[in-house]
Amino acid sequence: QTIWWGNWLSLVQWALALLLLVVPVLYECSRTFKYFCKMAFYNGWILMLAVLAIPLCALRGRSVENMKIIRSMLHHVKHLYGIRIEVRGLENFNLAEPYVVVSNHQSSLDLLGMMEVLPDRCVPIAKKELMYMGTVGLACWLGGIIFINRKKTDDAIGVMSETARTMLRDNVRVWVFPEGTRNHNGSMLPFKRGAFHLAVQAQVPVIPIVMSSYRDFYSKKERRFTTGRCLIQVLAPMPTQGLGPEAVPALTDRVRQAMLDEGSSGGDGRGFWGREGDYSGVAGEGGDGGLAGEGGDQFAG
Ligand SMILES: CCCCCCCCCCCCCCC(=O)SCCNC(=O)CCNC(=O)[C@H](O)C(C)(C)COP(=O)(O)OP(=O)(O)OC[C@H]1O[C@@H](n2cnc3c(N)ncnc32)[C@H](O)[C@@H]1OP(=O)(O)O
Ligand SMILES: CCCCCCCC/C=C\CCCCCCCC(=O)OC[C@@H](O)COP(=O)(O)O
Repeated sequence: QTIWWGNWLSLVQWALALLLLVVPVLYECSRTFKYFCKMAFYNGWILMLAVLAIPLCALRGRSVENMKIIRSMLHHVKHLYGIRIEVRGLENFNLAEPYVVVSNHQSSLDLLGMMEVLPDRCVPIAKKELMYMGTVGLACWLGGIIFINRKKTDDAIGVMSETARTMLRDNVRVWVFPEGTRNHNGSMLPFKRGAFHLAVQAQVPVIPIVMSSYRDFYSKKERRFTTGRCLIQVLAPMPTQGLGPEAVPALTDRVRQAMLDEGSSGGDGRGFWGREGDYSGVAGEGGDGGLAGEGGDQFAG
C-alpha cells in the first residue's frame, strides 16, 4: 500500500515538474499557445472579479450605480495585458441630460476600452446570452445591464422602447454596439437601427465613439495577442430633438459616416482601422515590439 502510494506521489511530482517546464517554453515559443493562455486568463480573471463584485453590488440590488463598482474592478485589466489606452474627447460626455453612446465592436476586449470611458449612470445593451455566463451574467444583471433577445425582434424592440422611458425617468445613459455583433475585420459593419430609434424616442443626443483597430496587438484569426496601444475618440453629440421615426435611417447613416470619417482620417491623421496585413495603424509603434512592456505587461509581450 505504502509503496503504491509513494510511486503515485512521485509520478504526480514528475508530471507537475514536466508541466512547469513545458508550459513556459510553449508560452514563449508558440504564438497560438500564448494567445489561448491570455484569452483563457482574460475570461477566467473576469469571472473571478465578478465573484468579488457580486456581493458588493448585491448590497444595492440591481442598479445602474453598480456599474461604478464593475468599472473600477475592471480598470486594471489593461495593465495586466500591457494595453495602453489613450482617450480623446471625453469632454463630449459632459451633458446633464441622458444620451445614447454608440461604439464600434471588435471583440470582448472592448470591455477594456468601455470601462476606460464609461460615463456614470451608463449601461450597455447586451445580448441576453451574456446573462447565462456564470458569475459575469449575475454581475451584469446587478449592474443594470439591459438584455435583449436578438432572436426575437419584437421582444428586442419592446425592451428598447421601455429603455427610452427608463432613460428619461431615471436619468440613465445607454451604450449600444450598433453593429450588433463583433467585427474583427477593421472598419465597421452596417449599423442596426435600434440605438437610433432609442435616441429619437427619448429625444436625447447620440454620442459616437471610435475605438482604434486592435490589429497591432490582437488578432483572433491569427491567434496573436501581444501588447499595444488603443486610441479612443469620443465624438461630439449629435442632437435628435424634433426628429421623428422617419428620420432614423438618415440619422443612422449620419452617425456611421461621422465614425467612418473619424476612423479613416482621425488618430493623428493615420486612421483608426489600419490596413489588412499592416499592424501599424494608429496604434502603430510596431506590432510586437512597439509599446511592449510600457504598460507593465504581466505576460511579457
Ligand atoms: C467585475 C466583472 C463584471 C463583468 C461585467 C462585464 C460587463 C460586460 C458588459 C458588456 C456588454 C457588451 C455587450 C455587447 C453585445 O451584446 S452586442 C449585441 C447586442 N446588441 C445589439 O444587438 C444592439 C444593436 N442591435 C439593434 O439595435 C437591433 O436593431 C435590435 C433592436 C436588436 C433588433 O435587431 P434585429 O432583430 O436584427 O432587427 P433589425 O435591426 O433588422 O430591425 C428590424 C426593424 O425594426 C426597426 N427597429 C429597431 N429598433 C427599433 C425600435 N427601438 N423602435 C422601432 N423600430 C425599431 C428597425 O429599424 C428595422 O426596421 P427597418 O428595416 O428600419 O424598417
Ligand atoms: C457557467 C457558465 C460559464 C461561462 C463562462 C464564460 C466565460 C466568459 C467570461 C468572461 C467574459 C467577459 C467578457 C464579457 C463581455 C463580452 C461582450 C461581448 O463581446 O459580447 C459579444 C456580443 O457583443 C456580440 O456577440 P456575437 O459577436 O454576436 O457573438
